[in-house]
Amino acid sequence: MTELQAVSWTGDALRLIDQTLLPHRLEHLEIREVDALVDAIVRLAVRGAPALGVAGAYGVALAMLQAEREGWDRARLEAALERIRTARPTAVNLAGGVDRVRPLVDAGLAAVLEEAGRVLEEDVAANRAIGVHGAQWICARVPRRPLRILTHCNTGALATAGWGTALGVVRELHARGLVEVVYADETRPLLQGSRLTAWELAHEGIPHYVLADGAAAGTILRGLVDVAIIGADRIAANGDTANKIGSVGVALACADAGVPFVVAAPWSTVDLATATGADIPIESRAEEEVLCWQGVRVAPEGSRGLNPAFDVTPARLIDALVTERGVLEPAHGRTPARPGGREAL
Ligand SMILES: CSC[C@H]1O[C@H](OP(=O)(O)O)[C@H](O)[C@@H]1O
Repeated sequence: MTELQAVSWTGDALRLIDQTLLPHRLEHLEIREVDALVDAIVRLAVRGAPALGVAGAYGVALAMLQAEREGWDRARLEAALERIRTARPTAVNLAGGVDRVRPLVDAGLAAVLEEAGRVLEEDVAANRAIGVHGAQWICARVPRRPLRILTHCNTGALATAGWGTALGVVRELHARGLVEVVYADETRPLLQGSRLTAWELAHEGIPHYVLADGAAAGTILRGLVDVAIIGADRIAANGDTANKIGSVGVALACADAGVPFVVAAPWSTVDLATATGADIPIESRAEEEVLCWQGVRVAPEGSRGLNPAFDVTPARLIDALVTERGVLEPAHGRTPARPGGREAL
């Protein structure tokens, strides 16, 4: 499969794959205005922590061009940047991408674009390294060959600048001929798994099943899974990890079954300023996403919808945190903030 580019810069616009249309339609958005970028982020046309980081970085250039076209003063430009960085609260990469590039505004557009390009290139390189580190850790810890892997949500090229994080590890293992099957949780309510991960796996020729989120624990406890690997949206200093809703259920089943539970994410998703998972802001989304199906209400009138977009897996349930710098083992006390953890990476 030609490498997907979820986010790219055309010279004067942000080019996004509109992920709400996949898997049936592959179409792109060309975005030149802050309102349209915020809308694309909120409705998950662009999504995935690293991809959001790249979108946030190039969003600074987009806002600068709009400010020039429309004669904004600096205060209006700064307010626009704040709207981009806060469009979704949980993935630390979004704000991180804006904050990394924002200080270059006074240096001009070329400097902003150069730094945003580095954000993109660094993420692709990080994902490739994550793939290698993750494959090596799994091969050293899991004796069975080939491997049966469960994953949750979408962590592939669509969620990043390219290759993928958890799905990048799967691709690396597949390239080595070590994957028997991938179990891809559908990931309700927005179905990133059945729509996006399945689409990427199919294009890569990787055998897979889509399963209901509620089937993950039973599949693990039945002994059908050798390792579970997921991505992350924010990793706290103690290793607690926020990821798509449903992740902690997978981790609990893995702990009970003695199946390794692996988190794969670039270091840009580690937030040492957030001490523990209790401090991670969890996005709450519209209740209609759980009450309706394809715009038609399923639950009876009067029912309310509870729709947190993420949950937090405590470090004690995480066997390996794979970044481009190497592998930490939070369940064994090796976390991003521990001196040993930092030295280890
Ligand atoms: C490679 S990180 C992808 C990460 O982001 C997803 O959330 P969303 O689809 O809401 O952007 C999910 O948590 C994935 O693990």
